Amino acid sequence: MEAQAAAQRIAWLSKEIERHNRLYYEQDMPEVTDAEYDALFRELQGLEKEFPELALPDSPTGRVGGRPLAKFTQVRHSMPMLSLENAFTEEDMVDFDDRVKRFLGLAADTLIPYVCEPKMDGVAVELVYREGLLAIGSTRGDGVVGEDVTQNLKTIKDVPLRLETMEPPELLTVRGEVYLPLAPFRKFNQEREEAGEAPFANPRNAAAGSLRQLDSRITAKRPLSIFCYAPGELGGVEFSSQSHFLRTIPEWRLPVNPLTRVVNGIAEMLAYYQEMMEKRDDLPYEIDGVVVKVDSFQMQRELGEKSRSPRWAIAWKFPPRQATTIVEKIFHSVGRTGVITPVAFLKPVNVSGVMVSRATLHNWEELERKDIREGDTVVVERAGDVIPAVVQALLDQRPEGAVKPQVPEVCPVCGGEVVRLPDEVAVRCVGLACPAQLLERVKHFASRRAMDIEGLGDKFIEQLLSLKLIHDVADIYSLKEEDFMRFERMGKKLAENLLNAIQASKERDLSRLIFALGIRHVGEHTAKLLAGAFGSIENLAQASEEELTSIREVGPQVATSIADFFRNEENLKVLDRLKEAGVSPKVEEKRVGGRFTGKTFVFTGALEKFTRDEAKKMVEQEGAHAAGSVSKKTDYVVAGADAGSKLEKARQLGVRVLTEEEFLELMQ
Ligand SMILES: NC(=O)c1ccc[n+]([C@@H]2O[C@H](COP(=O)([O-])OP(=O)(O)OC[C@H]3O[C@@H](n4cnc5c(N)ncnc54)[C@H](O)[C@@H]3O)[C@@H](O)[C@H]2O)c1
Ligand SMILES: [Zn+2]
Repeated sequence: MEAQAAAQRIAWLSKEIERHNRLYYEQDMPEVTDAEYDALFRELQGLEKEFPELALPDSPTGRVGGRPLAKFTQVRHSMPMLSLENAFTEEDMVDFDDRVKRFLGLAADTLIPYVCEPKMDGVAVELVYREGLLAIGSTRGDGVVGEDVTQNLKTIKDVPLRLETMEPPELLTVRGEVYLPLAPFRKFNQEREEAGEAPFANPRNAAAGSLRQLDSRITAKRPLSIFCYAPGELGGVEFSSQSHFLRTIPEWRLPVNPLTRVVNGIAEMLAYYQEMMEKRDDLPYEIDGVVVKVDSFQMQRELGEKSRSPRWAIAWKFPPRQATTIVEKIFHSVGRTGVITPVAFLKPVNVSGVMVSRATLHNWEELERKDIREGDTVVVERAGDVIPAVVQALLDQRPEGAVKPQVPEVCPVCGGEVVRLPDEVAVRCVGLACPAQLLERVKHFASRRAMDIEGLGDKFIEQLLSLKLIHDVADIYSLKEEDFMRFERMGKKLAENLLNAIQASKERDLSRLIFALGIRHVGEHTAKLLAGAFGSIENLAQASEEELTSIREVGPQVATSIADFFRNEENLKVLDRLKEAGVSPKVEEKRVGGRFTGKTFVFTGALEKFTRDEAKKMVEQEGAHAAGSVSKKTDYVVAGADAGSKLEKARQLGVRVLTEEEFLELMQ
């Protein structure tokens, strides 16, 4: 490559790597797999070696991690926390071993004692114990300054708050890797996908995202673990070697990976790597390679550090679990909560021991970005996730005429119109009667905080569905005793109780019914606001997005979601049938009497006695709501000075018009 081309490529690679660093370290949402990132990184390192004068002074190859996020208190590490040099081949490892010996002036046939450790795919942290008590815990950050996550680390049950020893050292700093085991990682991702959120690409990003929460209660819900692997600054204690360190700290209850082992020389090191490769798929956590460290701390000191990594250690990465195959078809799968996910049917291919015939494309945004089409030859990868993913399409192998897949317009299961909320990557079906969602919808509808149908728990609901006794939530109200008698272990008394509970639920508050419909973004609180403002399901169903957003606390996203829900014709049918069945919710008494429950006010012109926000608050306290435009449904128009078209329209429609004074009187 010529110098000019090299300079251009170096600039592009540096920028691209920086961008991926931000996505990965700051947002925990990488766009490319580690293997793809490593390829860019290696290419940049290679060019910088060939053209040292062209390397940018702040090149990412000389730096560690990403900036600590400003939302956390910053912690300065007393000794920098470095990254590791990567090796990808046996040859790289032989080079490493040779370099160590040369640097130390040892004969080429010396067998150096190394410590081999699994490379945990997690997030690096530092724990500082003073007089045996956990004083501070932080993330690596950019290696010099990290984020204070002490409270969050304290929620991890493997992190001792106090060292288990009668005579703790004055100061013990340890570094380790916080990780999320695979089982909870998969469960967590599944929950995210069902909620319409992008899943984490790997357990490492999930661990980092979980650890870097401002609310430690969220961290506490994620079963994170830790393995410790290196000392930091010490006081009143010394270790002669890595193995000495790793032997000692478990006695104080600091966890060390039991697969850690001391080996002598390159041959044993290679054997260790092979062994871990074989174990890899059976471990309950993800490892992405092995880390090899010179055991003796004396030797480590002699070898010293480079700007980004120590000379005495190396991370030997496992090859990515990838294979190439053909996308035969792209189809849409509807999840339990209505999220429609694009999935690729593949020509079956063996990906490091596992036959793969389908792979997730995660969501439409990602599918569009990666531009994957039916007929494409693609790279699939099994990462920490069980569900393989399509990494990229090989564009030079794209068959002629391959067309871009289209976002479906209707739900492939129920045929209902598909919606996509602003700021969400997920495309979803909002059908109350969509078979793919029925189980979740009925469970939610009957739950304690919704319609509270006592006794109608998950087990019974599952039977109702499998016996095809209900097809939507309205069907619950036409169930008869003989229907329940078909259940396993059902008695007359129990069936009677269930029917009574169903009957009783007909008179729940309106806010509970609104909540029970399971409209996205409408939780209990919003349901209460809506019930207060609209007074009936019919009014709510007819409300425009503008009217909806005029309610305090209802933003455009919530408004769109509500409007989308009521646009669905099947949903309106179900609502009609609920009404026919006698579900007649009570409207809660409003706090301050609620004299104007369900009424609509419109404010127009220049208001002098109060602001629009204040006016809105006043009417909402009375159970009414403020709308932005005048219609037949408007009850009052309050007109200030220079009121224009809205006032005119009010007069045309015969809506009552109030001055500011009259309005205040009314509110008294
Ligand atoms: N996909 C992306 O967009 C993207 C972006 C940035 C980084 N990355 C990934 O991150 C890597 C660079 O990150 P990095 O600087 O953390 O380096 P690294 O993950 O390659 O190695 C250093 C880290 O390994 C971890 N580690 C795990 N087990 C260890 C052990 N037993 N002993 C010592 N350390 C251990 C520590 O956290 C340490 O900081 C890249 O190679 C790539 O895989 C990916
Ligand atoms: Zn559907």
